[in-house]
Amino acid sequence: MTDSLLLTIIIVAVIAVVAIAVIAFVAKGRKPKTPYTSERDADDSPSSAAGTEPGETPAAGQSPDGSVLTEEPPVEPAAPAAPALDVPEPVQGRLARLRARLTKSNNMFSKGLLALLSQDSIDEDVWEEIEETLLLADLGTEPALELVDALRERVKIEGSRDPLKVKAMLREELLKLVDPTLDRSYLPEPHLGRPSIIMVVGVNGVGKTTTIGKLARVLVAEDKDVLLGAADTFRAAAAEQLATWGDRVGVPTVRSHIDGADPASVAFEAVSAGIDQEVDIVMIDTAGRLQNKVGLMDELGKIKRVVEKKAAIDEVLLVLDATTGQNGLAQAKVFSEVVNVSGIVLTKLDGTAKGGIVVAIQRQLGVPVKLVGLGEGPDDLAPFDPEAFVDALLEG
Ligand SMILES: Nc1nc2c(ncn2[C@@H]2O[C@H](COP(=O)(O)OP(=O)(O)OP(=O)(O)O)[C@@H](O)[C@H]2O)c(=O)[nH]1
Repeated sequence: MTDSLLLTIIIVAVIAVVAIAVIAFVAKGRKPKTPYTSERDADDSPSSAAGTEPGETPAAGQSPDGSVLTEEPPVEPAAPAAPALDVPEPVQGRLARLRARLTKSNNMFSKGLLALLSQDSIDEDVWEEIEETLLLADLGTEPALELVDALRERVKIEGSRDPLKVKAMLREELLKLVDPTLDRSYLPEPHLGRPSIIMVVGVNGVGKTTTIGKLARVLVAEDKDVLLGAADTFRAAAAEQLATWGDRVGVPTVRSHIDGADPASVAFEAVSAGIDQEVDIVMIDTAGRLQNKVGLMDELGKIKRVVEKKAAIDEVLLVLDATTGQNGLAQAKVFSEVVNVSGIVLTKLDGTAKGGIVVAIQRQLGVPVKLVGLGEGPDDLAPFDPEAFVDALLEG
């Protein structure tokens, strides 16, 4: 063997040894990481694993069974998700949708009336009974007499044999009393550069806060940007209750955290915020303590004066509880002497057989019923529709 051949063999042998060593080293480096495993009995459930109580979140860097995870970065706790907003029901046709509530509570009124009117011959006693039925439904004396007179005339000419005709006759005459010609718009005309202002008044207990909450939803469903002003600072929980209603539909509430704060100042702040935030409508809640008329006049008068430094009030809605009957009428009178009431919201019509109160209130105040409350649900407030209302009374 020549020297050069020997040298070549030695070089090849060295290269081969080095190559084997490099491959072995690389192969070792590529060895997969030991995966996180937790040895667990077959009947172990994750929730009963040591270190975490059922429903408890494992600590960052800790596995559900309590062992420490060293190879995963600690997980940042997720930011709490913003609560999903309610989507209020569409406003169109709400009264028709809720009419079963009215029909149920006024069933006896319409059944009794139709039975009396459908007799072959209607004598004086029957006419008196008809009048009594109307009075019991809180229609009011004057409208009840008007209706009886109108029906007498028509029965004389058209007869009372055909029940369908009698029903149609009663529907027409009731509709006249409810008066479909009144302007019942509850959405104020928009203004350039400032929001419309709705002030809501009414005695505590009539469902005022609930109504403002429901009305905020109605306005949101009508695509309006709304802001609430909690100027009922008399009852501590009222502002909280109002803000909760607003939160559900993304409507902000301006309020004071001081009990008994000046209502006019809260109302002023609300209107200022409404202007700054360029909302469409600011709705102001007020307290309605009726301890005396002078006190009420002072408070509501001051709110009005202070608010109007910023923007004129477009609408004053008076909330009345339909179940209080004549008492509600007395309240309505006091408020209408103190502020310029432009519309009535009649609550709890689902719980009374006195649907006639709609007519009585409109007559006494000369102000239209614009919205009615027909239940405790968030969307149980409906724009008042005379035809749907009369149809509901006569249904069933
Ligand atoms: N059945 C029925 N209940 C209603 C209606 N509107 C309101 N209510 C209920 O009436 C009760 C009183 O409502 P609130 O809004 O707290 O009344 P309020 O006392 O006038 O509110 P404040 O003025 O803040 O004191 C609540 O249980 C409401 O759910 C309605 O149209 N129908």
